Amino acid sequence: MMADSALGLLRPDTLDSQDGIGVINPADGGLIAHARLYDIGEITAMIEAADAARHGWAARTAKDRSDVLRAWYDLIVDHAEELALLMTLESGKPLAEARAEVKYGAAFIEWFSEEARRAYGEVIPSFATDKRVLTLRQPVGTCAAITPWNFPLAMITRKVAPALAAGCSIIVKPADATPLSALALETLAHRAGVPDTLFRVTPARNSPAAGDLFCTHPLVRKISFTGSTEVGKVIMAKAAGQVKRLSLELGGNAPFIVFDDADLDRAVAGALASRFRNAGQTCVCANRFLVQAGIHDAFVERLAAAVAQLRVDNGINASSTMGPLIDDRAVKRVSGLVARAIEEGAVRVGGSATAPEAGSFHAPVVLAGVTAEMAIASQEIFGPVAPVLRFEDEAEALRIANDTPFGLAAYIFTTDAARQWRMMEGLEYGMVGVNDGLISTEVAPFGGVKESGFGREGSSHGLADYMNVKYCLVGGL
Ligand SMILES: NC(=O)c1ccc[n+]([C@@H]2O[C@H](COP(=O)([O-])OP(=O)(O)OC[C@H]3O[C@@H](n4cnc5c(N)ncnc54)[C@H](O)[C@@H]3O)[C@@H](O)[C@H]2O)c1
Ligand SMILES: O=C[C@H](O)CS(=O)(=O)O
Repeated sequence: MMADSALGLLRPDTLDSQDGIGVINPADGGLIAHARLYDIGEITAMIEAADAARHGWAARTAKDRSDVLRAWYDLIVDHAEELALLMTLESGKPLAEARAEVKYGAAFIEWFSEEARRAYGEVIPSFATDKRVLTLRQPVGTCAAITPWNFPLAMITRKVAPALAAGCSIIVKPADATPLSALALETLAHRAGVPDTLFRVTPARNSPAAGDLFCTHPLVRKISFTGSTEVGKVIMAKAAGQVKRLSLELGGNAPFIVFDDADLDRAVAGALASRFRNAGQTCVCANRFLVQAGIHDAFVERLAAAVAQLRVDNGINASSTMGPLIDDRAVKRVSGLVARAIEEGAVRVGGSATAPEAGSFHAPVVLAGVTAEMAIASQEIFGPVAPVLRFEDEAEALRIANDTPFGLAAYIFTTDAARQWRMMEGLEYGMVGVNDGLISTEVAPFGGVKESGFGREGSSHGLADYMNVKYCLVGGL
């Protein structure tokens, strides 16, 4: 019975409080898992315990840390189905997407179990015969992470894995809506050999207060935040007081640019995957479609037809290919953006996949006749809406694409290699997909520019965010 195995993942003390967050199995109404909420005093104690534990962890060999991370990865793979179910029950995302997220999130742990052994220093050719110059790479220290609800497992492993690989300790405050898969990750980490106090997940009774604590506690030397640009700016301002290291993975407004010479089938498939994954609640989702005049009508017609085939339903149902939004407030916000776009002249294209009456669902929508001046083209929609803008030439597309405070992901579809290079170099974004709508991978440095943040997660760059570089000069030789 899944309920029992999911219970098995969580420590008993997360089930003893009644003032927490629980998830109920829709099959039988039974309580599957329940997370207690921690107050500021308890989180303070966790920070202090984590700081005490980091010295022993940093003193272990890189191979030893690597082996523990690998054991954690293996346990996640063994429990992948339970983790996916927990994620679907707490977020609503289709089980197939939850399974993909478990695999994607685990890949960061596997990757950094390998990177842990490559935190190389350098010996630098000296400027004097009696001196030697070398560098050391050392862990930043005690870290804190704040994560969002939309990818409740992967956004945690993408921070915790490099932190542990580097020799740091870390406390994670998950999103209020999705603490359970985070707690299950913690349980498996401790089972793999990560010291209990070195890595803790702390659902907070008061999230802003927990964030303030991370920003002001002197033992916290780095904060890694993933969430909205609005909150990221709050964190950045408050962390300035102690000049803490920061990684900020923030909001996006991804342009999805389709040129006349694009492979239409590939562009439509990429559009569907990029815009409607996680019901559009993804930071790197295509947020606006810039389509060249010659291919515009065919693209809109084909995209609308594909969207009408989406099966909108609770993710727990195997037939679901698009789940609900995270809550009713999100539905109201997205509906308001669509209504405003139509008032401003946009036109809804094609039929709409039906959505269940009960639950925070929003049917997928394709809008044509959108202009860059409309709110829906400048705000992060974070919902299943595809606004389509028409453009004439490459210079116009690049101007529209870059005319935004955001700079996370961008996508171009063209078979012209020279144009691919011009656009890859001209787009002011941290990540560019070329003829592909799904670009996220642990092997590449994920992150943004401008108001989409800074810092990189994944790749060989990801470890640097949790390490300091120290140089030593040895004289008198
Ligand atoms: N760039 C990325 O990698 C990435 C990944 C996922 C989500 N996001 C962005 O996150 C947003 C959606 O996620 P969300 O709704 O959870 O974002 P959010 O900013 O509302 O919340 C993110 C986290 O911050 C916490 N938080 C909220 N207010 C806070 C405060 N005042 N002080 C400290 N912590 C606070 C929340 O509890 C949550 O844990 C979107 O903008 C999306 O683009 C970005
Ligand atoms: O929502 C933001 C996530 O980073 C998206 S992804 O899972 O990394 O593609």
